[in-house]
Amino acid sequence: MSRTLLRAAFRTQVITHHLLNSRYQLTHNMAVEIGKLKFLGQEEAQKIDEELFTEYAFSIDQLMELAGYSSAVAIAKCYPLENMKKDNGALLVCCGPGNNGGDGLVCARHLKLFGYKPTVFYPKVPNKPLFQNLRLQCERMDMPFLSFFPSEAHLITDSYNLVVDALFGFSFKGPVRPEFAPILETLKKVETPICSIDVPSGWDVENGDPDGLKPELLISLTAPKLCAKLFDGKFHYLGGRFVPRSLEQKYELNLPPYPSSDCVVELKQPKTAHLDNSGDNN
Ligand SMILES: NC(=O)C1=CN([C@@H]2O[C@H](COP(=O)(O)OP(=O)(O)OC[C@H]3O[C@@H](n4cnc5c(N)ncnc54)[C@H](O)[C@@H]3O)[C@@H](O)[C@H]2O)[C@@H](O)CC1
Ligand SMILES: [K+]
Repeated sequence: MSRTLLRAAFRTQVITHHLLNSRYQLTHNMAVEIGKLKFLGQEEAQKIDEELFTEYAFSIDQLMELAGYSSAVAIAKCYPLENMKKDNGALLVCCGPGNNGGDGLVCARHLKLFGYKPTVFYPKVPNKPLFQNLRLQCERMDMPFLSFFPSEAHLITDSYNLVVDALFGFSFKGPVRPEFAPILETLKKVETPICSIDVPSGWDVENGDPDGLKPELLISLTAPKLCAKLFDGKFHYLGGRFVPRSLEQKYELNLPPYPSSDCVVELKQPKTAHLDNSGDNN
């Protein structure tokens, strides 16, 4: 092919690519009302998760890193280190046996890098390199691990400024099994604020739990789950800024625009909430 033809072919490609990218940005930057945001049922959340791995070729490590990082950033925005009174930023990060627990370990690592002092409780480590490595990373960063969970809630209240709840996420099916039941019972009595990653642990993913944990901060990942309509804590953030536009459109997620290059966005919920599956938040 002649040089002139090559040049023309290259320019045509560049123009097409610019068009593609700008179309993406235009739609992505349009303000979306929070009221239109889709709240996901359990099955839909799992389907989207699956599609991210199969159709979009992400690895679990990648998404977990972004999910855990978003959670740490939201925590740092809501609970600045300089306002923490107990032991210069002592936190307790409770990690469960699934990917929600993995998000917790990543979150703990980033919080440590931000200057907080996380202690990790990780009672059931899956026999998979991903989780073993995440645990090792925390250990190598001199993070202490609790060897048992106290049944007296005041011991936790007195020692930590914040509890990060990364026990269960969107795959939880109640009732909670006996090995984790006492942990949740104690957490319900703790008076320090609780920050739940993706789903308040122990809540039914769609119907919540009126007698369950009452987190002050909820960080929904990808999109909020149906139970988040019943969340009435102080702060609700959306994180996990990794959803490709086509996937967002397919599931009509109506995600709000993230400010600038931020990895989280605060969601302001209407005060009155009821449950339905329509994605309409009114
Ligand atoms: N697509 C996304 O949005 C992403 C989601 N991630 C995280 O992954 C989470 C979902 O992870 P998983 O599917 O591994 O599941 P979960 O971490 O929600 O929980 C599964 C684990 O909990 C146990 N479990 C379930 N019900 C129980 C009960 N009643 N009593 C005691 N144990 C119970 C299961 O045996 C399993 O070990 C999300 O909530 C989110 O935190 C991120 O890691 C990556 C990206
Ligand atoms: K959780």
